[in-house]
Amino acid sequence: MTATTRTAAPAPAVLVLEDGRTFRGQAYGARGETVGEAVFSTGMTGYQETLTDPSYHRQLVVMTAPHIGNTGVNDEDPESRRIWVAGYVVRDPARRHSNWRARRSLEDELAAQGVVGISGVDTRALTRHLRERGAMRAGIFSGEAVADSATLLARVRSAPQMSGADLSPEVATTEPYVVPAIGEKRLTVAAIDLGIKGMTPHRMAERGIEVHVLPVTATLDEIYAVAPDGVFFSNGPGDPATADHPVALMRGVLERGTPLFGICFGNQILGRALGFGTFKLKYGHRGINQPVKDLTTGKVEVTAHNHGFAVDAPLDAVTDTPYGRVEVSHVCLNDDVVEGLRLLDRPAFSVQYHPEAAAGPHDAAYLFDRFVSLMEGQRA
Ligand SMILES: NC(=O)CC[C@H](N)C(=O)O
Repeated sequence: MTATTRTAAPAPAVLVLEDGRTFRGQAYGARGETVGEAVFSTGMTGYQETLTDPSYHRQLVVMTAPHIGNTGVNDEDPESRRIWVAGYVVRDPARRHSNWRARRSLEDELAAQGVVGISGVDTRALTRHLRERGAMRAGIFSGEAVADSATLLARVRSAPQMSGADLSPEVATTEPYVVPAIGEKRLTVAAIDLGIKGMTPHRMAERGIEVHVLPVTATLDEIYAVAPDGVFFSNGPGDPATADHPVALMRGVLERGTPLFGICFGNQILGRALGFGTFKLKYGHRGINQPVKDLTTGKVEVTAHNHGFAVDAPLDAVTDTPYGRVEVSHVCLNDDVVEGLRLLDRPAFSVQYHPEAAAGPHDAAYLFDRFVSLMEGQRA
């Protein structure tokens, strides 16, 4: 067990929203200035997985759970090599962490990675504001960066918008790498890294899949050079409307009829590849407690989400596309947002949420088995 108590005097910090609303608090993590899109996550646990999910690149994440940092930071739970959130907003950070796996405190980790945060914020009021007005740009300023409100507001309003942002190239691997199958190798998958979380190839490896993770710039020839039984498109940050290369790549895979699975950004890419549009949700879905209904079985799953955009497809109709018929397979019970697509004439499907469950409930693990069945079915 490790436990540390911070004694440094708290420095004032301020969170400024693009519409002018301001919250005062204390500096948390690194001191300085950061801007991004303010979004909230309703996860009660799993802050390490949230912080290190590359899909949070350029976002200031507000935790609705009031007490954050209780279990410190360990070396096992990160989903990638670094923290990606652009800023972190909490109400009441743990003054003392305690867990058998903890290596250091969350605040020390944020400071070590240069992540500017703010604590002491009324995160309930902030979340209600974002729900009513929608996700918007914001900035956190502490230490030397605190200035008069007009100056800070101008900094926030000059930050880039999330709509139109092409961010996969900023987070994804530039070199291919292989995640070996655990136990006997049964299948090979080419996974396009749009900002992949580490648990995703691990879930495939657990099922005897050797995963070749390829850069977002990969070509169709590079995909087929690994002789894949299936092709996977990952989660990732930014606006799916900008992801033209992955859409073209996916169309190539659909044309060949190779089994295909997409998660989150991958679901939006499949939507676009089939001819649907994507749009920005008012405030998105983020957290590990979102109810989704599988329309093919009628079962409800509790699932992990992190998306600000969604596919614009009809919920109760089968749509004809150049790649055959497609139906919406999953829907979010909170707001009827499309949470999954399934082709009826080709071995391809995707979900908008996170069956890899890091963090999150494991209700949706069956989707990896469905991918395995599609690949094995194609082989037989
Ligand atoms: N986790 C993801 O893949 C997110 C996809 C996309 N960036 C969105 O916000 O909707």
